[in-house]
Amino acid sequence: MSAIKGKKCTRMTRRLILSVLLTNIMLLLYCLTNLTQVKIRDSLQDTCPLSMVKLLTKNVSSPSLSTSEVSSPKVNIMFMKTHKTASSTILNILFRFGEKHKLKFAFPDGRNDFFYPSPFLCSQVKDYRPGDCFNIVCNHMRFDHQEVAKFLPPDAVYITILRDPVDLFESSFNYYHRAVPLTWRINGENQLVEFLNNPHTFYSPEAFNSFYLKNLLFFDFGFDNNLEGDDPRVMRDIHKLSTRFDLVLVAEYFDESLILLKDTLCWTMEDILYFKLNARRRSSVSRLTPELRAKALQWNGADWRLYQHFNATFWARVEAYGRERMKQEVKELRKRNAEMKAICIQDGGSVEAQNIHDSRFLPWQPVGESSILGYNVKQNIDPQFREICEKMLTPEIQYLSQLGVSLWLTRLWGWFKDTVFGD
Ligand SMILES: Nc1ncnc2c1ncn2[C@@H]1O[C@H](COP(=O)(O)OS(=O)(=O)O)[C@@H](OP(=O)(O)O)[C@H]1O
Repeated sequence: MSAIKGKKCTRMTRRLILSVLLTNIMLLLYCLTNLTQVKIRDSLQDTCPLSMVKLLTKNVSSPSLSTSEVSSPKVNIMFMKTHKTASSTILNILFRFGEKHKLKFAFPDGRNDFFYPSPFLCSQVKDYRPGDCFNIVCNHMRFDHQEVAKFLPPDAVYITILRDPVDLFESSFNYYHRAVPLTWRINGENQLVEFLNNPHTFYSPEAFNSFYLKNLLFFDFGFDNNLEGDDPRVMRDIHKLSTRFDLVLVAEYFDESLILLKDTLCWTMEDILYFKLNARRRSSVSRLTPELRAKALQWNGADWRLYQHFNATFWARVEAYGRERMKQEVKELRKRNAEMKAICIQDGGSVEAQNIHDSRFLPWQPVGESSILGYNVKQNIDPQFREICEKMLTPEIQYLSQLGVSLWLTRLWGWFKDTVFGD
């Protein structure tokens, strides 16, 4: 009996030493990569010259109709990928469009984000040299307009997506809680409920990864996420964003958003077909009472203001587009998506991670659990649809790899996460 206990103890000690060692290695690597960022920053001042814009747009193959019949698609795009807002589904659309038209992506190097949560610097872009020009930037970053403008053509269209702050908060809390030490000391059956009932007891602005717990949208846009909703700086920041972004999508009206995107970018219906990516299994979603929803709104007051503002501008855009026209277009999009679903997806819908047969379609999972759903590509798929189906179903990490991005740091973290915290 004591021999078994001793063995168990040794195994646990080994595991502990291993995780401490690996954590230190990860932190060291992270610090080293960040250090090189800072050094490069000072030397970069140039912006993307107009002459390069012409070169970049020449690559685009537009439909074989005369210019009077169709305007050419817009190809210079800044997509600010906010967290937990359906942004991975948009990313997949952008990857496919960029690949199809051989556009130049500004990608991160070694990982799938631009050193988030550090503020974005143009030197974080893979192979960036001052004066370089890119068509699309779309990976997670902490937004900084001046830095982004250095390598995007002046006519780039700025787009982002928001989500109801309560649902976003719920999603973020459940997805990241193991990566946020502040939550580790929350006792009780439902950590989220405990937190919302008394957020000030658990929250500290300086704590590691605390931004995942409060006004995450505000943080992603590069603002202070600890401002209260009624602070005048909140409205000032929102107005700043409204002058910078050409189109703000809303996750709750995803299909309407895509129709506005298609209209803004002069794209085709085919360009915006999609499958919902990065969704959680239903049992991982916490149901909140109206009282708790009110508390979550109050807690995320800055994000709530942001959402309200752009929800209003969104519906003004829909109005200008035409309600009836929008209805017809959404109907068409849903029909085309349903057709693609029937062509591409085995058993007609998403499945749990452990039931995904091909690792190319296995989505990235949060620390310590496998709650993110994915898909199996249909067996005996019509060969003419195989390529498009596979692309539509490929998660972010695998797609980035296919596009030639090195992801060594992300993969190392993934291996560490699964070895130490695997469920
Ligand atoms: N088409 C569409 N419409 C509405 N909602 C959608 C859509 N696609 C993805 N989702 C939901 O978005 C959540 C994932 O967001 P992200 O992909 O931005 O997450 S991430 O930050 O990149 O990890 C995730 O929310 P939760 O399931 O609540 O976590 C997805 O279910």
